[in-house]
Amino acid sequence: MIGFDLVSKRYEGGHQALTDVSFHVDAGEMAFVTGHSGAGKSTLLKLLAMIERPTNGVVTLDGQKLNTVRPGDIPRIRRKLGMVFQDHRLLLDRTVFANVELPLIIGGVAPADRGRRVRAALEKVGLLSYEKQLPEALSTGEQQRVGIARAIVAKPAVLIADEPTGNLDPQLAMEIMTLFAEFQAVGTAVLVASHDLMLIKRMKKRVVVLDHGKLVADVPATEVV
Ligand SMILES: Nc1ncnc2c1ncn2[C@@H]1O[C@H](COP(=O)(O)OP(=O)(O)OP(=O)(O)O)[C@@H](O)[C@H]1O
Repeated sequence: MIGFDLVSKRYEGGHQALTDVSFHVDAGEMAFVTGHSGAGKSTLLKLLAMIERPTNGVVTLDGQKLNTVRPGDIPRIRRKLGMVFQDHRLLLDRTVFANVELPLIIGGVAPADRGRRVRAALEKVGLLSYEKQLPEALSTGEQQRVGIARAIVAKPAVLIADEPTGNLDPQLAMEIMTLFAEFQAVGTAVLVASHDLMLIKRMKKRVVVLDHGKLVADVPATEVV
């Protein structure tokens, strides 16, 4: 579902962010990407989201090689991908409902179907009763859950998250990671960048480790202790 084959990324100005990174994540599999600050975690996710392009190598999303995607096709392919960020990036002047509805509007889903799907997404993250609230009325953890509902409302094949628990206390962070694992259980491929090793160990999922842009370890879930 997600493929990196000998992927390298050099930013303009000469900084080498990734070097010959190869790994694959299957449908229904969840993996963490970890490593020190500047190791290349965000860059890896940006290549998958087509926010950046690789310098070398091939990135694949649901069987599609992203290198050859024409700019006009990017929105259609991005719909296969749900994205969650550390700073939830919600629209503060819109209700929780309207924030979660946005990907469905962009995706051309008929108005008659949108309400049911938004409520199903809010129910999955435990926020059904918050639909009429503005994001500011919610706690940080609840705002992050709205961000997750928005990411999964269009039923993406792949869910990616960049430091989704960076602003949360350990208990809330664990709840958010457990939520990601639930999407994995229903067949979504989930890739989460995090530097929180304690949390990663508790989750017992596959761990891909980057060090100065190189993949230095790929630990299967069964070997995470
Ligand atoms: N747009 C950019 N232009 C130039 N260099 C960049 C750019 N974005 C990232 N870099 C560099 O690429 C390297 C990898 O950065 P990246 O953000 O992918 O790391 P990271 O592991 O996500 O770090 P952090 O945990 O601090 O977010 C860093 O040295 C960074 O300075």
